[in-house]
Amino acid sequence: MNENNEKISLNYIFKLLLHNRKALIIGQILTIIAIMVSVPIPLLLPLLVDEVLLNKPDFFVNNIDKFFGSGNAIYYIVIVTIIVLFLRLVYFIFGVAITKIFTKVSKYVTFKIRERLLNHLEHVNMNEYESLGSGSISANLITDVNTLDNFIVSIASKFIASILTLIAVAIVIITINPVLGLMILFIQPIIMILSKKIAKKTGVLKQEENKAIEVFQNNINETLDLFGQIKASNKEKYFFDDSIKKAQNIQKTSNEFNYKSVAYERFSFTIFLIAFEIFRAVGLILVAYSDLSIGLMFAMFGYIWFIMTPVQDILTIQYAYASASAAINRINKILDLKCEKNGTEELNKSSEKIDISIQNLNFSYKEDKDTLKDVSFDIKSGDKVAIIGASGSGKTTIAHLISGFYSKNSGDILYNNISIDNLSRQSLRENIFLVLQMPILFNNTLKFNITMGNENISDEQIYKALKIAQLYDTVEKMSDKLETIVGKHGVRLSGGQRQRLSIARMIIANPAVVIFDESTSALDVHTEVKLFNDLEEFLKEKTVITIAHRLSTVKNAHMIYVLEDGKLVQSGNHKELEEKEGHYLEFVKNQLI
Ligand SMILES: Nc1ncnc2c1ncn2[C@@H]1O[C@H](COP(=O)(O)OP(=O)(O)OP(=O)(O)O)[C@@H](O)[C@H]1O
Repeated sequence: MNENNEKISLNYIFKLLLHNRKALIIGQILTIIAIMVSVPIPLLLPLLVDEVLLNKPDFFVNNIDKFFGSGNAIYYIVIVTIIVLFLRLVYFIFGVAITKIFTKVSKYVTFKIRERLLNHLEHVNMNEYESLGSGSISANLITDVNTLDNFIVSIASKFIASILTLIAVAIVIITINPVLGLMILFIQPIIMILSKKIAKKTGVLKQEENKAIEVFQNNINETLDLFGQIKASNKEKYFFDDSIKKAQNIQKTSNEFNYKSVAYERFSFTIFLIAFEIFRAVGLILVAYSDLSIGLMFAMFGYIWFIMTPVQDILTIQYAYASASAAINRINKILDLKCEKNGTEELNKSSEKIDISIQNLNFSYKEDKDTLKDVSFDIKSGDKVAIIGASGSGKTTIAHLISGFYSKNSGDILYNNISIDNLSRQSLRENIFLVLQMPILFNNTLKFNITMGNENISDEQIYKALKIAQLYDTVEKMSDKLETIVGKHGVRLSGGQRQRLSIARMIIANPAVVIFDESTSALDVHTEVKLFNDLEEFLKEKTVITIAHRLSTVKNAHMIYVLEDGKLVQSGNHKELEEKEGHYLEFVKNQLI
């Protein structure tokens, strides 16, 4: 199987099922045995009506007499009851074994599908990822894969079993009485299709209820997540009134679903009972006017109940198939997301000398708007450069492109003359570290967030990094020190602490190129100056790209690049740029004001 290109399809699922060929065959053999054990059950006790109660000894009484000796009515009834109970017990044991086998197979298939999606997601490029968004991707991975799981269980365990059961029952009841047998076999499924159609109406109502719940859930999640901000902007009433409206919608849709679903269910059951009464009447007529015995008539009634399950299962598979097809389409949207280019060439980390050359770089997040337009500049190894420009001019975008998060539209970025397209992502990320303005942390310990789970890093190294990042005293004061849990997204830390933690993470990663994207914006000037002083030695040999709004942060850069509306409009050092009319001078003047 070509794991790289093949989309999820019924064929793909089938191939995965075949990985467990042996289990499937054993499962189907056990299913056939279970059917053979269960099909005679409705026949056994009713036959005693004829043979024992109506005194017409036949197969059972004759054989019991032959093997165990004769007795009274209780004697025969007890023996046949024991046989029935035994058969039911065997059927139960086989049922458990079959469920175990097929569940294992289907869980294997769903795991493989999830694994395939996750393996793909791992390499998806950022622009593509953002086109779907985390909400819909997680829904695909959880709900849609579960829908497939239901379908796979049904198809693997119930489809063949139901068809075989129906064939076996059809043979038995047509043999007993062709007229009543055929009547049951035709009318019963029609009734069940009818009730399924009614159930579908309930399904629509259920979907409306689910939608209302989902809308409420998203709304309340956001309201609670932004609780502080809502209070700060004095908008509690607006947001909570909105949530109440959404809760009211749940009340309305739930009410509709609950009472109508019960009504529809009772209606379907009534139709079934009506048909059952008609079968009973026909059965009585056949007993009166044909050779159908009373016992066999009871057996036929038993089979009416008996075939409900397989008919129902076949109809359910039909609906499960419709849901599974829709789920497959949605899941394939993940596989449609393009992967980032991953070349094979490596940068030599030990050399720690990386020249970067940005050549005629063009990039757009959306097709209709160019975010970077023909940007070119070179950064030599060890250079300290700054990028400035108005908000939205494209500074962060360049940082993301240099770090390989997004894929360029055209132009090139060369690292030691290797094009980004030919460079392995791992090598790129090992060498280039982007320190973000708003680092989002894992809800784990400080230590985990600094080392990113690398257990080879000693506490001593971490404390050293924390000292440079001006975070040592803060961590020392925490009761759990490095084991302190930072909360979801790092909420238990201040913005400045999160930024410094991200810098400590960078120090531990020890890359050749560091990009600071407003990475110290939340720090007071005093701490920022101290931080950069302490970082000086660490950054000495490294290439440093700083994106900042503060003059003090960019002033000492060897080279300053000024961006405006995605274009590079000025470049030079502070002294050169300060003497020219232009954006940089404006920037300096604004800072002075
Ligand atoms: N993920 C994204 N999807 C779509 N558009 C984006 C995305 N990120 C940024 N943009 C748009 O791209 C343009 C450049 O944004 P960018 O973040 O690079 O600017 P910036 O110069 O870093 O701004 P700031 O100084 O405010 O951080 C903006 O118009 C922004 O709206």
